[in-house]
Amino acid sequence: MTHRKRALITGITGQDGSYLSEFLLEKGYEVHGIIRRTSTFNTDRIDHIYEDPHTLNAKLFLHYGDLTDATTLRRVLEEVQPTEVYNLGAQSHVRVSFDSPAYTVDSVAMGTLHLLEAIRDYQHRTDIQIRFYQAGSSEMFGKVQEIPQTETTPFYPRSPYACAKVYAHWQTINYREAYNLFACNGILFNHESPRRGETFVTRKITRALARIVAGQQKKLYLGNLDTKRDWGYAKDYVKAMWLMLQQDAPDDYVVATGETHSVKEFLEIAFGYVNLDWHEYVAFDERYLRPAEVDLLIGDASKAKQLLDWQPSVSFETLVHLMVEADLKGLGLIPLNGHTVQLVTDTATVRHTMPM
Ligand SMILES: Nc1nc2c(ncn2[C@@H]2O[C@H](COP(=O)(O)OP(=O)(O)O[C@H]3O[C@H](CO)[C@@H](O)[C@H](O)[C@@H]3O)[C@@H](O)[C@H]2O)c(=O)[nH]1
Repeated sequence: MTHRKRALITGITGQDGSYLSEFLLEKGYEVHGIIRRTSTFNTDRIDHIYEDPHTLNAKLFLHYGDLTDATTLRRVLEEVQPTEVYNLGAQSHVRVSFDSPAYTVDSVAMGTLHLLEAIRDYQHRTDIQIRFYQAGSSEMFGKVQEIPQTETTPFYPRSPYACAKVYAHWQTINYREAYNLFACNGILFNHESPRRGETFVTRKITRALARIVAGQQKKLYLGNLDTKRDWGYAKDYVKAMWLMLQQDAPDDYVVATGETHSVKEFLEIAFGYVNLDWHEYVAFDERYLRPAEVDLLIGDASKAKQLLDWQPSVSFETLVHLMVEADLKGLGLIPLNGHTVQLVTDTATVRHTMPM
């Protein structure tokens, strides 16, 4: 009898955690996630796949824990006995990491160390190998050293978040070399979707745009519009995580589209989709500037393409459109021919024609 594959995911309530859970459940995995206790519900991204654990065929299970709590991580690992662990949990907002550097480092750097330690001891005691995925970030490249960025480009982190990710990256390599752990680093460039957190710039823009179209908001305040990012589609990126853990040997991979676009270009396409001129709505607020910025990210994913047979499937323009559409739909609005949106209310259908 083959043993069912069992995954443990930190950060399961986030954008990537939810897409990865869906992906693994479709592949027949039993999925376990660690969630933090909060005073408000934080599981909306996974509610649609969650089943009461008393159900006979339940395949998704949640455990309370926190990356800063080593004892609990160890206990959950022992209870679940996963075949794969995906470490996606973090204080992942770069700007916020300047305000809360110690918490960011605790969750990102020390959290990864706690998990690696727990896996190392489990493997030593049971002789069973757990495959480990570490969510690395293109933020680690920071100040431009090389274009495009590859697995061998030197890191030059520019925020507490990025410094902590660099530590987690090297600690993962160190445990691979020192204790023979099957541990991989994915160096993922920015990846977005309708499930992206509302304070990251792409979702902040598409959500505000929908509210502007609906007449609920007049202005959108942003920081630096000239920075450039390599933006891909999150659903494509979680597949790359899984592929890394299915290889014969552990390794590190850049995951990116190979294209870079500025925040201005994102605004242009998003507002253009509903025929609005972003200049009329976007205002500057220095609150959203970072004390040190990462100006340009563009990744070379040749290694992932060659060895994992991985490809991004969504173009930049399509990504922007699908995010705008999702936020419009969230407010009951539907884009038609680029000019018209239809507002579906409980009692009637109202048509709004957007200005040309
Ligand atoms: N969040 C935000 N960013 C803004 C704003 N205005 C301009 N920006 C600029 O938009 C760019 C992207 O910002 P974010 O969307 O916050 O993402 P990030 O800092 O690039 O970090 C994301 O990607 C990393 C991978 O490279 C991830 O590791 C990280 O967790 C996060 O998801 C940055 O240069 C930021 O200065 C604003 O109002 N809010």
